[in-house]
Amino acid sequence: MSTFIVEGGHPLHGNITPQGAKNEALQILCATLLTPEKVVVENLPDILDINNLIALLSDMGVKVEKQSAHSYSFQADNIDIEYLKTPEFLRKAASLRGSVMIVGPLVSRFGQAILPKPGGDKIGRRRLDTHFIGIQKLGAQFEYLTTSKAYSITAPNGLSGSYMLLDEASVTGTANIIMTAVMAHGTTTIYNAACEPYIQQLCKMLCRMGAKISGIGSNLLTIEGVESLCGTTHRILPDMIEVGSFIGMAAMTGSEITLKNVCYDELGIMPDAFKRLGIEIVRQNDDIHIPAHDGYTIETFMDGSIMTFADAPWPGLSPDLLSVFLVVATQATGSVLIHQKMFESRLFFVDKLIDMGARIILCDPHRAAVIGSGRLNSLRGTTMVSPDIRAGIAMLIAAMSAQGVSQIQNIDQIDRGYENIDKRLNSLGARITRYSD
Ligand SMILES: CC(=O)N[C@H]1[C@@H](OP(=O)(O)OP(=O)(O)OC[C@H]2O[C@@H](n3ccc(=O)[nH]c3=O)[C@H](O)[C@@H]2O)O[C@H](CO)[C@@H](O)[C@@H]1O
Ligand SMILES: C=C(OP(=O)(O)O)C(=O)O
Repeated sequence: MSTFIVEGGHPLHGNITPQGAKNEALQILCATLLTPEKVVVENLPDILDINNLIALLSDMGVKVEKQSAHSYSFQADNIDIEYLKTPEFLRKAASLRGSVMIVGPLVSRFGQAILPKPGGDKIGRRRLDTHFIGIQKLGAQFEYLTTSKAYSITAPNGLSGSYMLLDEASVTGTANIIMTAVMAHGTTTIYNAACEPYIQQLCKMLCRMGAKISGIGSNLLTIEGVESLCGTTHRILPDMIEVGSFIGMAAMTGSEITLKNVCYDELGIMPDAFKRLGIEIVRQNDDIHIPAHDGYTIETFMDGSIMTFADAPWPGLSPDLLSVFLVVATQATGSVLIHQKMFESRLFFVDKLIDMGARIILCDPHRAAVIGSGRLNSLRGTTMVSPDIRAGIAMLIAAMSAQGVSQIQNIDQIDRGYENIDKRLNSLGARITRYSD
């Protein structure tokens, strides 16, 4: 278990460029399985989850070539379907959540797939009903294999387009169903589809490969099945969750930094949410400048009632940023209710912030009230264990702003989603030391 030792109280200065988006990259990598032709993917983040998925694709027979630090080509012209039945595949696929999205492309192209229970953050129940029901509607059959504890998915009669109203706007579920439908016979209509920029990016890439998808950006997608798809080049967007993490980090540590090339127009309501926390965000073309903050004051709602930040499917606020909003609010003036509606085990890390001196009431597993009294109530360093990616980054932000030294254990959970975070922040003035076992 690797550890960060963080000396708090050192503000950051300078420019930082966000990495490519983890959650877009997971979809795009799976989509490379849809064609035997070469697909080039640029701006891939160099993080554990992505490297593990690339290794998995390579083990499956995809020819992977690294073209530069963040660009790879993939050619899935000789997939070893038998490998999917091996314990090694099941173990590797189970280690990351993104692997669930290889099902759609494999069923679409080869009429069969195997799916172990996927990994990812342990942040509460993460059901797959939306994936299964949608893919079944297109004609696939699911069988649970008790010996390998995995699902076997087959499409003995091929796949046919269908109308479906998703029971929830699942992000990976929508991506999986789209990838299953692109080469099905006839028309598929997906209502209540997730429509965040990463799904839009997937659809745009598939259209460049020859797919026929309309309604991109809305929650009603229409897909006309085509015979086959061809190769393309795709560039991953900047990671909006990393952008948000850096905005929060800058404000809380009193730093002056500029985030370069953020694709501002794709950030949705996130910048406005930070503004409601009292953080000044200066847009400079496609960069975001955060001036040094002596303090920041949380707005109330217009009727004077206490601000609430709640997650919602896009274009609502991403659940992946609520841990960051929560930690940043501990050093604000004013109060806010953080309401994590989607996941039920994502707020338990607040115990550690309370140990550090934060004034937070965990009302129930989904809601935490943060009572900020500005920097009067500054945090003290402590020892903590990162339970998931976003709690991990929130703990790192807390440690960087705290008085004294903190230790964060299990930082693999941060490395899963943030590229070289210690080196990149140290180059701006942070004091983070990594100890690997
Ligand atoms: C690899 C990847 O891309 N992971 C992201 C993806 O996970 P993932 O695609 O697994 O998450 P889903 O969108 O399926 O759902 C996440 C959770 O929210 C609940 N839910 C979802 C939609 C809805 O309308 N109502 C509702 O309550 C689900 O029951 C589930 O518990 O989307 C999540 C929601 O943005 C993000 O936190 C994850 O970082
Ligand atoms: C929950 C997340 O990731 P995953 O779905 O891969 O666990 C996340 O990115 O915050």
